[in-house]
Parts: sequence; C-alpha cells; structure tokens
Amino acid sequence: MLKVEHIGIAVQSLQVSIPLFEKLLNTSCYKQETVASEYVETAFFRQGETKIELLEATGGESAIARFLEKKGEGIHHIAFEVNDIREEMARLTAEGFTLLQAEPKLGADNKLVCFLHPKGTNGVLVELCQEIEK
Ligand SMILES: CC[C@H](C(=O)O)C(=O)SCCNC(=O)CCNC(=O)[C@H](O)C(C)(C)COP(=O)(O)OP(=O)(O)OC[C@H]1O[C@@H](n2cnc3c(N)ncnc32)[C@H](O)[C@@H]1OP(=O)(O)O
Ligand SMILES: [Co+2]
Repeated sequence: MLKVEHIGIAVQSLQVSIPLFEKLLNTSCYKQETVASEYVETAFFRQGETKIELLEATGGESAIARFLEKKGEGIHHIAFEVNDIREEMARLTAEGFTLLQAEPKLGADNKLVCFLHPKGTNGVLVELCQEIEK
C-alpha cells in the first residue's frame, strides 16, 4: 500500500457538511463528483498527502444510505492507494481477505477502486484505489 489516499465520511447533507469541513480544515473543497453506480455524491478536501472524502447518499439503495440509517454520520471507510489494484486484489485474496468485487470499478477522483468486507478487517471498511493514468 502506498499511502492513505482518503478517509471517507458519511454525511446527511453535503450542503451542510462542506462549509463545516471548509471551516474545520481551513481549505476549500476542490471537487464535488457524483458516482451514480454507488448512489453517492462526493466532496473532496486535500490534507497534505491524503484527502477527506465526504459522501452523501443520492438513493435509498446506496451503501451510504444504509450506513447512515444504521450508524448515523461518521467515518465510513479508509482508502489506500496502490500501484496495481488487480495485483493487490490477488495478493489480498491469497491472504484470505474477502473482496467485495471480483473486478475493480470506476470510483471518484479518477480512480479504479474495490472494497474489502469489514468483517475481515477488524470492522474497518477498506477501499483500494489506483490512479487512472490520464
Ligand atoms: C466508489 C466511490 C467512492 C470512492 O472513493 O471512489 C466511495 O468511496 S463510495 C463508498 C460507498 N460504497 C461502498 O461502501 C461500497 C462497499 N460497501 C459495501 O459493499 C457494503 O456497504 C458492505 C458490504 C460493507 C455492508 O453491507 P450493507 O451495506 O448491506 O450493510 P449491512 O448493514 O448489511 O452490513 C453488514 C455488516 O457490515 C457492517 N458495516 C457496514 N458498513 C460498514 C462500514 N462502512 N464500516 C464498518 N462496518 C460496516 C455492518 O455493521 C454489518 O455488521 P453487523 O455486525 O452485522 O452489524
Ligand atoms: Co472512497
């Protein structure tokens, strides 16, 4: 794993949370992006080498909607940057971790992503991200 690429935080409303995090972090949100396949709208803030990703559900089928319903607002996942996501997925599968996708999928912020089941990672939802070469 190269670094913590972002920390995902589930929020009820980006309209409320973006200004709050702009005040908290003393920096502006640099990107807002909807990921339709995940039924989420995201907002990103840079913090040194890593980022904060705020996530608002755009539909009831969203993992974020279910999380908010069950646990309320809060830290949702930790994303690690990797060089080669498919290689890392194969390595982690061999190590006995449960991947939630057989193939990486298009995520936000120009990344290929996949997730590991939190049951196998001490209750922490882990995301892997690989930058898509421009
Ligand atoms: C990709 C766009 C963007 C990006 O960075 O590019 C994103 O990050 S999108 C983020 C939203 N998408 C996802 O989270 C996709 C992966 N997540 C899932 O597939 C599900 O949420 C899953 C499998 C983690 C949980 O399943 P479900 O949503 O159906 O909820 P359950 O209540 O059935 O959960 C089962 C079990 O897992 C625990 N759980 C759920 N979410 C989390 C979490 N974020 N962190 C830790 N644990 C979590 C939940 O409490 C249940 O445990 P139990 O002991 O049975 O209560
Ligand atoms: Co994420």
